Amino acid sequence: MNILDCHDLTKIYPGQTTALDHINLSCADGKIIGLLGPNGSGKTTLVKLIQGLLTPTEGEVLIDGKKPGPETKAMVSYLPDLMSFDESMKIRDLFWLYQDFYADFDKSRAEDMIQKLQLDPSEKIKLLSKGNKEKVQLILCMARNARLYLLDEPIGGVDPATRDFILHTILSNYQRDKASILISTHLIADVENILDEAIIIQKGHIQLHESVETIREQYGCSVNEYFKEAFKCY
Ligand SMILES: Nc1ncnc2c1ncn2[C@@H]1O[C@H](COP(=O)(O)OP(=O)(O)OP(=O)(O)O)[C@@H](O)[C@H]1O
Repeated sequence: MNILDCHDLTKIYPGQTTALDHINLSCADGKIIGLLGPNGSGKTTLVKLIQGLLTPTEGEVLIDGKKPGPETKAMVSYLPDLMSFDESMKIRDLFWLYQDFYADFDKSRAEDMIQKLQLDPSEKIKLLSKGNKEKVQLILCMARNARLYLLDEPIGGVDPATRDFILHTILSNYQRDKASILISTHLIADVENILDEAIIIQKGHIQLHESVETIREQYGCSVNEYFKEAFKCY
């Protein structure tokens, strides 16, 4: 069974912007997959369709064979591109909230990660820097024992050293035999070493879906170099 299948998946926003145009996609379970593409190519739209935050105009998306709904929300751990918490809450309050919300949330794992990142659990969210807010969100997301981690730009706002730490955090909290990760990002060079596969979207179409190894062999360059060449701006 694939963790993700898209059949003719199409999203046209009001105003007639076609964000995704009849995409067909199958992702095997147990992989870390990069969702790559230039600005406005449809990455966040795809992520939101998987999470059930948007409904397709046409076609369907299936997670482990199921349409997005309560059952898939229980197995998908979603990291949105924007912070969506009440900023007056403390980090510790969010742990309680997640524990109430998600049966698969491992509070002690979250506490351990917060400590390793030298964050104070009694700190209010609104007092955190942008990068530290991102860290807290990622910790909440990765502390769930999910089947699919859906990460929309998880390392955009943090410094390069923290990026490495976060990628390490993702890897060390992920059990390949039990879960998959779909990670949307522009920072290809930073993530490429942890990816098994790359999906490149362009103008709402899947331009490439290959294993990272195949891309390197076939094109004789890194995924980052391939991407830069394919989407060169003149
Ligand atoms: N709510 C919306 N209403 C109308 N058009 C939208 C909406 N959200 C996104 N779009 C359009 O859909 C297209 C795809 O946007 P999307 O945010 O999915 O791209 P993206 O690849 O995630 O971009 P980025 O890398 O810049 O975050 C763009 O043309 C965008 O302008």
